[in-house]
Amino acid sequence: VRSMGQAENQHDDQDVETGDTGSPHTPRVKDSGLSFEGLDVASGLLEENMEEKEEDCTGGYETTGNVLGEGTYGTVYEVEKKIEKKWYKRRQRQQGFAVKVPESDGIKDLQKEIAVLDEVGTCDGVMPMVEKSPCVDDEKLPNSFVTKRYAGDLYKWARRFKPRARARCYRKVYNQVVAGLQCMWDRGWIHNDVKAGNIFYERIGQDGCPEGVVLADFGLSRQIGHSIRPFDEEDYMSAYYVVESLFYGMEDPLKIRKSFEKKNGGGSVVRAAADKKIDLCSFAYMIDSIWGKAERTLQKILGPGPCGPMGSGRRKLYP
Ligand SMILES: Nc1ncnc2c1ncn2[C@@H]1O[C@H](COP(=O)(O)OP(=O)(O)OP(=O)(O)O)[C@@H](O)[C@H]1O
Repeated sequence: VRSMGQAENQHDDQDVETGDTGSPHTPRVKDSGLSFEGLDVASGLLEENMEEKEEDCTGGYETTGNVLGEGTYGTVYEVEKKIEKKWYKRRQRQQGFAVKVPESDGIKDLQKEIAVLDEVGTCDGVMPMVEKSPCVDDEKLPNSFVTKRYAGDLYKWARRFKPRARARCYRKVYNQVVAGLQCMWDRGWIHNDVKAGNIFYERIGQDGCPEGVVLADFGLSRQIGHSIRPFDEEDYMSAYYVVESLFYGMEDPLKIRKSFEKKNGGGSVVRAAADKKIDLCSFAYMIDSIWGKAERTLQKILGPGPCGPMGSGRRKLYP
């Protein structure tokens, strides 16, 4: 499986043949040129498919053969947008798109992500939803969506560049992330999983800094004010960074292990409301780990109270 870093290299080196591995990873994409004439059993099915194709599946996208990544929900494929220009005789394609396709047990996750992107996908600084339920290789893909193809994420970027090079980009990256977060908050959502690996960029600019920086991965996003469950694995264990003061009645919920949850009858002991402080804390922590600095602006809004990654022996970012 190609990671984004590899996709970026290919992008830099335009002449490299990218379809070399064929497309074993495109099981949903059928060759529409197949003859079904011998298959009487399936003829009813075929008619249905063709009708659907005519109604819903003209134009759309084509896979390039590149797999951009895999998540717990399914797979991200690189695609190109088909542009039919009749007078042009040749079919043109627009590069730079990606489609996120769920496995059967990831459908709910992607439906959730689509619902969030319906509301925040037009924000600057947020990964856009270019199209939902798109046609890819002439097949309608429900519960999937098309977005831009990104060159990399900040986690890989930070590991590739030396501290000095990173430092030069700090303000530029910071501003882009803040724009994305601010817009999400304004529309009533917190991201809830802010970390370097969930922040993508389109390209490296001439100054060596990431450009087109966006928040991605909205699987844990919550509406502001909605209750979140501190002991729930989905809401809590995978979010990594939590502002302690949000968990009322607890001294330090981060020291509590899963066994505690079992002993004490489940995850509904303490509830907290989703608050943008969760994003601020995560972002502040991310800045600390990439740039080694405390951002005063964030510190001020966060106010007193520790903020840091979970687990025993957690480091407190702000005392
Ligand atoms: N639009 C895109 N352009 C390029 N690569 C992408 C794109 N979307 C996802 N990827 C790649 O696919 C991987 C998985 O995608 P995503 O982060 O959405 O899923 P995830 O289940 O949250 O994965 P992870 O566990 O890595 O956070 C990413 O780490 C990235 O490498």
